[in-house]
Amino acid sequence: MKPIFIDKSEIIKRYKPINKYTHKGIQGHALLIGGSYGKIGSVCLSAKAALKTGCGLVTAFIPKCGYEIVQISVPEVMVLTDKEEEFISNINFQILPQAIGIGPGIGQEFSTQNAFQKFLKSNKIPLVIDADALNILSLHKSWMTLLKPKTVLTPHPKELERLIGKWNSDEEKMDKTIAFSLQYDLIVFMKGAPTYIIDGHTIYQNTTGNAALATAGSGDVLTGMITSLLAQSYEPLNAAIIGVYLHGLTADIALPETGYQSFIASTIIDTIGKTYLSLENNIERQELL
Ligand SMILES: NC(=O)C1=CN([C@@H]2O[C@H](COP(=O)(O)OP(=O)(O)OC[C@H]3O[C@@H](n4cnc5c(N)ncnc54)[C@H](O)[C@@H]3O)[C@@H](O)[C@H]2O)[C@@H](O)CC1
Ligand SMILES: Nc1ncnc2c1ncn2[C@@H]1O[C@H](COP(=O)(O)OP(=O)(O)O)[C@@H](O)[C@H]1O
Ligand SMILES: [Mg+2]
Repeated sequence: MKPIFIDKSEIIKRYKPINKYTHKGIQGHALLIGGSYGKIGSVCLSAKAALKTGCGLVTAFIPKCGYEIVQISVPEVMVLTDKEEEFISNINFQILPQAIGIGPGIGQEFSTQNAFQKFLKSNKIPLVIDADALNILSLHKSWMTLLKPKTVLTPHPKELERLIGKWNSDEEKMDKTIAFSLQYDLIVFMKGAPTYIIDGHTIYQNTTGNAALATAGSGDVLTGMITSLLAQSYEPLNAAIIGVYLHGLTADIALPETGYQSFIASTIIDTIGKTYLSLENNIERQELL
């Protein structure tokens, strides 16, 4: 099956410019759930990336030990804490976000696994699942049936292997991912160079990004970006497609200034602004033609 290339024209078709009269209350509220002792940085990255991708409000749900870390490193983000110090044990919140991203740095403590299952049983909000939340699903494959249709899963190759089993060729990897997406009606990433997005039988291939993205936390940033777009009321497939394209484009734009080596996950976040501007310039130029 031939992939659809995620390029400028695909993005322009899907992108919604900001309404002049919007306000933070209708610009989308994203909730990022994750972090554990030593991995609070992953939530700082996801939450900051969500804000910089344009949603109006961001809340982070983290274990207690991360409270000051998140409040100080990203003051724009609101913070809710679990009753446990070092890991999440009960996902309980009174807010009404439009999208949730779960998994970065969350770990695989037994009580975190239980909290995740309880959360999946009651959650009705559009969801992005990443990192250790994917690994927990791999440990409990029967929980896959708790996922709502079009939930977005963002595994890297090792996480994908834990979810669908080993493959012997790229073709088999693709076939198994398509079968998995169809079985549970999910949007499944195959992160890498390039990243593919699988939505049933339809394959999308990203055209942006480079090896600068091979750095700690770059996936955590991607999760925040997709969750932000979901919160801004993009359909899950469009949030996935625009998110992966913008994420890759930050690396293409920043590379001449940073080189491959000094590009880090925070550089992605710092470059989101220029990336949006380049997209808007393209739209304006097209409108003039
Ligand atoms: N600052 C932070 O707090 C950070 C926290 N992180 C969190 O740390 C936890 C563990 O994540 P990891 O992804 O490191 O652990 P995993 O054990 O899931 O993945 C690491 C393994 O996957 C392989 N792998 C990764 N990308 C690959 C690729 N493109 N091709 C082939 N093999 C690949 C690696 O070689 C390694 O063997 C997650 O919860 C994650 O969110 C990381 O994102 C790093 C930054
Ligand atoms: N060589 C590469 N070329 C393009 N993109 C890459 C490359 N290496 C990694 N990436 C991208 O970087 C991200 C890494 O995600 P992930 O492995 O989850 O990182 P982390 O868990 O550390 O945040 C993915 O979006 C992946 O596609
Ligand atoms: Mg990751």
